[in-house]
Amino acid sequence: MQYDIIPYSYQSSTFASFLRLFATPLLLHRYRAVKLIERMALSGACKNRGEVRIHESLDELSTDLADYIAELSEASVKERGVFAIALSGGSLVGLMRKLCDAPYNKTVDWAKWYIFWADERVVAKTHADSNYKLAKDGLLSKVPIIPSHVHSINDSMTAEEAADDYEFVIRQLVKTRVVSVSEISDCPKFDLILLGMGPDGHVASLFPNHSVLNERDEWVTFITDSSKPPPERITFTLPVINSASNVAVVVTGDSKAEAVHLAIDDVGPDSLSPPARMVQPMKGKLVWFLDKPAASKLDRSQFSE
Ligand SMILES: O=C(O)[C@H](O)[C@@H](O)[C@H](O)[C@H](O)COP(=O)(O)O
Repeated sequence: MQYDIIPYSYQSSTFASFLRLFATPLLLHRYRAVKLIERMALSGACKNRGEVRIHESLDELSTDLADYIAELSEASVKERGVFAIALSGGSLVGLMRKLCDAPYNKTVDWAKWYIFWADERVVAKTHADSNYKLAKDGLLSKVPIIPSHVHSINDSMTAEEAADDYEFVIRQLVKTRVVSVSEISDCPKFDLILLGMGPDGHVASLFPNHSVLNERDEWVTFITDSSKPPPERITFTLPVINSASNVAVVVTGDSKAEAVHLAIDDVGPDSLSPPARMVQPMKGKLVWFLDKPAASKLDRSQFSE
């Protein structure tokens, strides 16, 4: 695929130097993203399945994801003075890596970010399986986020205690409006919840056929029998995920193509319904970030461009 070239006719003035140094990288970022993504909105019966963005490569997906997060951060800081974002584990954090580079490392208002986890493995924060450690090593230690704004779970508790404690922490931050509250559920309304998806269609630690999918009262719950190791995890419940202002599901690789198809396409009542299909923000916006292999089984006839 060819890129069009942005004209450089201003190359010799001082103003030109400014543009070259600061504005051009930003423009090119946005331009590339817009140029290379097939943006499609779902139409018809599956209207609430969200916006689907299919990318040519992981590099382009990462650029678009960084742009998307930076834009939501800017809008939220403008509106509320803060940005409350919840992360997941897995490949997601690696795909967010461009946020550590120019222009985002300088343009994003990191001091206004408050970090949470949509799910966490109940292991020590120093353990290789910890989602906190993954995010700290891959993102949080590389940008100027205020350490007291990072809300990870208490890793010295049992899964059940850690889930209760994490919900308590979130309740305090809802009271002080660091996290806003949904007008239609009594749930927290995160500015953005970022999810990955497994080949079985799980999101956060909400696994297929698990009773946690029916949890309606708790904001944060726990499991001790995860089919993906490690077994003990805490997780946001579906009502919390579906109360967010924005939810993004980031999925790559052909091992997930079938689950993507079952989660997004209009497959009919007799087909399997993976947990990812239950991600349907009540008032918020849902965006799928896919690469071509993950999107390979989607039924394109259901999209309106
Ligand atoms: O802690 C976890 O295991 C997760 O939060 C989980 O929901 C993850 O996001 C998916 O399993 C996708 O993981 P991959 O992107 O690595 O396949």
